[in-house]
Amino acid sequence: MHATAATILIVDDEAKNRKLLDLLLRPTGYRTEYAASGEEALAAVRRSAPDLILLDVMMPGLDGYQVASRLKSQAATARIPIIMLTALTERGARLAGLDAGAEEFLSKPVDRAELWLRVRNLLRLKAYGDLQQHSAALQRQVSARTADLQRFRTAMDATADAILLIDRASMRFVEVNATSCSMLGYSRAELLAVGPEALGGGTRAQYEGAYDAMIAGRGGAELYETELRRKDGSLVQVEVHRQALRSGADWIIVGVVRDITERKLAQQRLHHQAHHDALTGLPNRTLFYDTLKKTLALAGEHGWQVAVLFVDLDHFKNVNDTLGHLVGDELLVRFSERLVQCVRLRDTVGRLGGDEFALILVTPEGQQGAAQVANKILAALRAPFELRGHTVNVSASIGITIHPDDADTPDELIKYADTAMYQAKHAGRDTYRFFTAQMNAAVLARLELETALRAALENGEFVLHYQPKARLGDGRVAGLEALLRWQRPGHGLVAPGEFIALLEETGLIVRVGSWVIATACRQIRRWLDSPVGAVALSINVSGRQFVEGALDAEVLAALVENAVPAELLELELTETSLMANTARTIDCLRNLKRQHVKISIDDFGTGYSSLAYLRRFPIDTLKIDIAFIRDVTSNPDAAAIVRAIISMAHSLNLNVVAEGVETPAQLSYLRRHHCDQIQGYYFSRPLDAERVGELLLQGRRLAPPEPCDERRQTLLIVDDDPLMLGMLVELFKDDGYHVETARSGAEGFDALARHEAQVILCDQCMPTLDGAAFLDQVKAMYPDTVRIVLSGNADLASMMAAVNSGAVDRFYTKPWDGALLRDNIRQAFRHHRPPCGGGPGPHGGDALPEAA
Ligand SMILES: Nc1nc2c(ncn2[C@@H]2O[C@@H]3COP(=O)(O)O[C@H]4[C@@H](O)[C@H](n5cnc6c(=O)[nH]c(N)nc65)O[C@@H]4COP(=O)(O)O[C@H]3[C@H]2O)c(=O)[nH]1
Repeated sequence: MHATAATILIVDDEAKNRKLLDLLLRPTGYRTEYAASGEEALAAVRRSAPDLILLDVMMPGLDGYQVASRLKSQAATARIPIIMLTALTERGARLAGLDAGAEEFLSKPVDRAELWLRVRNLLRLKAYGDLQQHSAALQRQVSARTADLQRFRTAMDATADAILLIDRASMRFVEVNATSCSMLGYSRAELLAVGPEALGGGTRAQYEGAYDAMIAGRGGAELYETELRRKDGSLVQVEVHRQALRSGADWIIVGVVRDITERKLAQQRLHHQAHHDALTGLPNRTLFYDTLKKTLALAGEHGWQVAVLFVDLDHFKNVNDTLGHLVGDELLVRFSERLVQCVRLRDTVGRLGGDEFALILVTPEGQQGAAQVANKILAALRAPFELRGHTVNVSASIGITIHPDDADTPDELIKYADTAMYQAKHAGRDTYRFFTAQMNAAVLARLELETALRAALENGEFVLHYQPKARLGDGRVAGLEALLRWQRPGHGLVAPGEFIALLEETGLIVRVGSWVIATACRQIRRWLDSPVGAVALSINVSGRQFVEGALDAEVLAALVENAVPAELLELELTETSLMANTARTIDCLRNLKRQHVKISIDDFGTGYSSLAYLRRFPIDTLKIDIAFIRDVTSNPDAAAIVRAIISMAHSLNLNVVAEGVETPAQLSYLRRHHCDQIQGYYFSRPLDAERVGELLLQGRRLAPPEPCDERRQTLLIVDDDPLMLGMLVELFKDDGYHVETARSGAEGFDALARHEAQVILCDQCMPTLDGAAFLDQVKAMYPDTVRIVLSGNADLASMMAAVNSGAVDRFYTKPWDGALLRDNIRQAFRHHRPPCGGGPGPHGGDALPEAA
């Protein structure tokens, strides 16, 4: 087969020689081809390489040597054996042939047997050489393939993704990389012994179906996320990409699996961050709304009641402002922890922002269940918080709405709960309120009021009224306070109590405040240009004007514009607005003060300012809050506060104004305790500009105090029974006392404020305030008085208690002996130590005579 397949190229320029050689070779079965020259020989070899060449040496053109050397010089033809045919016998010719690369020589004429032998041997040798070459090439191929495979393996093993090859026919893994093993916790051998159903959630049939669909090009090749089960049973989150590849007659499914645990965790973290409050870790507004929406949907299906509680910390801003944001933040965290402890696991607590928290309670008990939780929250706040070395006490105000009674949507439920929370604040804080339809009406009314207020400024509906302040020294008007009024169409004149808070909340107060400053300065100018002359005027300014406007610049500009001397203008600020924005406020006030504008603190006593704190502000005047003045003659605490404020203000060289003085008793009390000025209905209500101008022109002033006769002995008799009162006045008419009478404790206090009584005789049995209780308060306010009670026998026990507490110095049981009573009152006056000195007091002198 080999012999028949071999092709021999005969190269000779002589046709007869070619023929002869062909004839000689024919019996061997070799195929023969011919070339008549060296050039033809080279072309023939190029066309199809022969297995052997018989090459004549002597040829015109390229001779045999040249042909041989060209063929041997090229790799593709170098291995073709060449037998040179030459008539030349000399050695030099042979050597030249060998040099050119010929393997053998045959001398012409050619011997047939020798030709066959040489041809056969050379062909065998070539075949052997070809085989060697072939196997070397094969070897090279195999090592190259092995190296490729090794590289592929290494690359597969080096990838961070797991790569698994599944044979569709056997449904077994046929190749897996190192990552597959580490990701799934199997050895390579273990993995190669199982199929995909060992890792995934599907059955073998399901996988087969999926693979067949992929093979048929019906999808399944897209990226998808799933979980694979590790050998130890744990799950790993993965992203899988699959592809079907043909391998001969079979199909291989290549799965590239990426561990996405980290990515999933990062996604979860991001999701958590987007839905939770960073400070407290509670659900934020978005998640809270979402949860509420889902809860309402479930509630609808099951007929549940859902309560929404809106919880707001009381005075949280004060904590932030005075103790700093770090303490404020910590308070919010601790507070949220207490909130969470007040609810069940299934309830939701969220932070809606700032100090606003909200709860979702699924409660079969409706209102009752919600109230229980609200009470629990309020109780949980009773214990103080220990925050960075500070002990902080806080309370909360809570508003509650119930679904389905109050509303059906999250928006409405939260809005209404917010409204109810504000009601809780108005009710004094530290309490809760359920939402009611009336509250909704109030919210609507508020909206309406806000719209009307916005228009009021544009429509020029605001006016200023002016209330005089009178000096207690000479009774003259010391100045006026400008008070805002709103001439609301259809509503008459509206007092600021009804709209100032809303102006503050909406920020409108800044623009209205500017209007007040401008109007007040214009009015001072008008009075300056009129017979009224110079009038000191104070205006109220809101804290927001300090923060949001350039208050100092604005005030100074208005003064300049109207050519008003700065000392005629005074700004009144509340303690709270001072406390809120200290640095900015101090700057602004100092600026104004440098220009001689006066500064007054309004509603003093209601805030938290300490003496040290006040000294930081350039203040001229303190105005004592109306609430203390209202009770100053009857409530020992209010009286003590008023006296303390007056003495503190004087020690700081500040002027003191008492606000809301309505009665002569209040006036006398304040006068007696050296208050500087009073403002109140007693002297004048706030009046419009024209009427107050008239009052000023008339030179109206306070009546001077009654001259005080220090030696006068005043007896105050208090009895609700006019008959008895008359009898007692009659009894003492000849004893030379100045007798004051009162029909109740309240009247008694008034009388004591107006007149300095040394001895008080009081009936025990009076409605509202009995004698002992009245005298107990009198003792606190006027400790130097001698206090005597007329009582019935039945009151003995309470009388003894009153005597023991020091409220009552003496008591007489009815009916009394008139002469003895007169005698005892006389002695009481003798025992009283007058405030201006002299005479022994009731506790230092002789004991009073025994009671009858
Ligand atoms: N019961 C009683 N009340 C008396 C008596 N004497 C005066 N008043 C009232 O007490 C309030 C004193 O003003 P305020 O403490 O500055 O309290 C003011 C002030 O805080 C605020 N306000 C008034 N006008 C302005 C303003 O132009 N700007 C700002 N920001 N607030 C203003 O509204 C509050 C209330 O103002 P008004 O309703 O005018 O109420 C005035 C006045 O009419 C009295 O003898 N008895």
